[in-house]
Amino acid sequence: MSRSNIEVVFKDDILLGEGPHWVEERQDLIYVDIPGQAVHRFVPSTGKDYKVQMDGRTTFIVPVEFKPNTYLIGIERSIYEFEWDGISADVFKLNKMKTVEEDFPKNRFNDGKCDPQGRLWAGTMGYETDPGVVELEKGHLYKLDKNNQLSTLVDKIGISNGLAWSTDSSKFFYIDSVSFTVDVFDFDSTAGIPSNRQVLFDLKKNGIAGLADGMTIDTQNNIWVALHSGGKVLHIDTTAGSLIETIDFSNRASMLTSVAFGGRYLDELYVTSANYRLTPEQKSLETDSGALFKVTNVGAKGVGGGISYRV
Ligand SMILES: O=C(O)[C@H](O)[C@@H](O)[C@H](O)[C@H](O)CO
Repeated sequence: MSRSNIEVVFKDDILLGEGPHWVEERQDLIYVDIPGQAVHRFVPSTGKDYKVQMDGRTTFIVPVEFKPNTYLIGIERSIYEFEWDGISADVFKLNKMKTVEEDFPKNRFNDGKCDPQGRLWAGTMGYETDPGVVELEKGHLYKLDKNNQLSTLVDKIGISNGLAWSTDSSKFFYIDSVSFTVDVFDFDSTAGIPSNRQVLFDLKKNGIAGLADGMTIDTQNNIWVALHSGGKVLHIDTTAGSLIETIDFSNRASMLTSVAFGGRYLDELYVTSANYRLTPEQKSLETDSGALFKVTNVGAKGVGGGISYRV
């Protein structure tokens, strides 16, 4: 059993928090609310959360290196360059860069992150009626290179979700939520090509309920996976492919969506959650649903902050 301590650091009107990204230089956390169509910035030193409303489901956010206040974000089926001062309610700039899957207007982007080399990876998903109930094999995983070239790396995806790379960039960990597995690829970091996909951890075989959602990696090359509809964060050994530990959010929030290490020593685990499509029973029981959590005493540290897009 985990000795970690779970604390709510912010709870307001968030429907489905996602894509937490620790900005080391500023010591703050940016994240999105997908159905709430918003970008948030949480500042731990003051406890304040700032929000800007977007026009469309906003699914991931990564800063652009050396361009203060500039980010790449995913909205619906497009990737935009986005400028925001992190405080005001105004979007300063929003330039569409790419749109995908014109033939599938109900698809949308989901999780997105940069690899250690600074390329953006973002996946899509089919139309979802209820958590995990999605049009199958409609999604793709894309890579946006520095030269602004978009390529498709994985297809036939249900819900493209968590992404992480090993500290030496030789492995790429990936989650398609509807497969109920966490997969691992060999990763050619120079070319930015994943190959040799294998199942690293199978939720069902381990008797774990829920859908694997967002994830992150620690300095020991072990991963932390948020469970949507499972109310847990799993700590998984990536060498053995086995469970090290579980952080249990029972009776607090069952729809955990993603995780990111933050804090001065990168030893605090931020966890986003959803207050969206809950059953009436879940609504009355899980009063922390939708909160942004901070978990301390997890016994692990993140590998730097979130990685920016490098142009
Ligand atoms: O959090 C996310 O990544 C998605 O946007 C959600 O849609 C969930 O993954 C999904 O509901 C689980 O099935």
